[in-house]
Amino acid sequence: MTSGGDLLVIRPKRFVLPMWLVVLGVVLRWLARFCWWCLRHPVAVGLAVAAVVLYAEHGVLGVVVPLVLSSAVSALWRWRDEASWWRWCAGPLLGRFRHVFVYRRAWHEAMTLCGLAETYDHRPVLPELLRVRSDQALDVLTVRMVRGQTPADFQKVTANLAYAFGRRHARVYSERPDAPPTRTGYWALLLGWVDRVRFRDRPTLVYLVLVRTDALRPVVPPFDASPVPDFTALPLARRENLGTWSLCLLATHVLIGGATRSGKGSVLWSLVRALAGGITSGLVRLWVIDPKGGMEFAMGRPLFARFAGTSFEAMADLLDEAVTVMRERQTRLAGTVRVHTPTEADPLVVVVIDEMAALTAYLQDVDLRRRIAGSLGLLLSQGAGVGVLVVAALQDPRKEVLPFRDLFPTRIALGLTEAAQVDMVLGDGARNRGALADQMPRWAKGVGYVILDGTPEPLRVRFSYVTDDDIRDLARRYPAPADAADILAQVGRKSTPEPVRTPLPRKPSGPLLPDALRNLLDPNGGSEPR
Ligand SMILES: Nc1ncnc2c1ncn2[C@@H]1O[C@H](COP(=O)(O)OP(=O)(O)OP(=O)(O)O)[C@@H](O)[C@H]1O
Repeated sequence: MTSGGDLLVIRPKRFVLPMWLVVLGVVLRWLARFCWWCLRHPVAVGLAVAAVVLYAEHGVLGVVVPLVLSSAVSALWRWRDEASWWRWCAGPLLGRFRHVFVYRRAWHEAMTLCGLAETYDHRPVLPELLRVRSDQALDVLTVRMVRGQTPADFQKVTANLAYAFGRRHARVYSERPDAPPTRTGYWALLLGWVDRVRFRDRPTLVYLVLVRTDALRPVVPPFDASPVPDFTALPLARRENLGTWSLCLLATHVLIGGATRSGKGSVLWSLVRALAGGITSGLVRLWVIDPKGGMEFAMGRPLFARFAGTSFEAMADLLDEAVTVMRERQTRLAGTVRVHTPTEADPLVVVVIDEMAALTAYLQDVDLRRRIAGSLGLLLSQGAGVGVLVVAALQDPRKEVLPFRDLFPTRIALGLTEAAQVDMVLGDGARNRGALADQMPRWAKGVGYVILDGTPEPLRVRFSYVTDDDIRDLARRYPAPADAADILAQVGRKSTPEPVRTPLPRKPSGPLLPDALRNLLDPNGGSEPR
């Protein structure tokens, strides 16, 4: 039996460090951290050292004079070339400042409250803020995700992140939002290699873009109409980073969804303006259908090769004729090219339809509606490759109203009335990825979301506003050629006939029926050879 008195208490001998050693350890640790910080921030350290040396040598003037001089140079630089000033001077400085004083301070709280902090081994694990780059309008945060997270986790809480950092708009990209620059000249090869490293695929990172200054608030003036439009990049809108968003109008149809008075007209007119040079030279023919009796487009009538604004019969005829043009081109180009290249002899035909639902859903004449639906279906499914394109605007993107929604490869969503409509226009999941087209403020006429080629993340843009005076001016300066309407004359042109297939020689084969039965069935009694 064991009693309390029998217990043996064993205590390890405590090793007590002397006080001076503890202090030395702490000092060494901070010194090592400071050296590491200096190594990582050579510019800041260099400037601080230079300031100290100048102060020691020349007193206060030694610091003030360089400061004034560098401010003057900076102002001059900004005046001469603001873009490069932001890129190389103001952007990095502002980004550094905001990294330390804005984002790092609120990071822990924001990540935890937005549900992006995880727990591992009883310790909180946070996404790591690696870098902040700023420009005139945006802050781009490079973030390393916690193991097990995906960009979709960030995209789900995009709005929460924006408001957590005191902003209204944010966007989450799984790849770098900026494309690698095009390098030319002597150093192109070397810089190309550097870019390959800078722009390499980094699946552990996510890019959070916060809109600091909403560059889309001011109305965007119309872009210059180029005499020779580049169909792969037609400038239509301003981006959040103050860049220009350009539409590629080759081999694609465009759908514009937007509630009433959201600015669909500005998208269509921006496009007409971008194409204006080609209209006059005969490179593009605009065939316009304006079911609102010509309220939107009649003012620009001289620009259009064909126009239908009052009679639905005429609109159906116009679409039928577009199908005829398409068929003729298919016959002529089959076996020659896979995608049509617009030329003056063989122009790009763009069928512009304002308020498409008037043709597909609200038209009461059922036969006419069916006829229009048939032509539209053909154009949308086969016209893109042969240069007969459809650009259509509509208010209500439901399937019942527009059954061919999925046949439009390029989609633009302006302000919409319901959250569900955003995905109907831009495709599934677009709203979750930040396309909040149903939450447009009242001032945001002509503001919309587009999906960039090759990236799933939506882009917020504002289309240029073409005023009535601009339209009149366009119509005066860029009228369509006098013979533009008779493109159908080309259909009469001799088209390549379908190649005739000569049958392969076949061995003479014997009768399938026995002779006795064949003679029985033959009305001539088998006398005539068959
Ligand atoms: N890009 C823009 N920038 C600034 N204001 C615009 C822009 N686009 C349109 N607006 C303003 O919004 C108003 C409505 O524009 P618009 O008529 O183009 O809208 P809509 O969607 O075509 O309307 P509806 O559905 O009636 O055809 C215009 O009168 C104009 O004042």
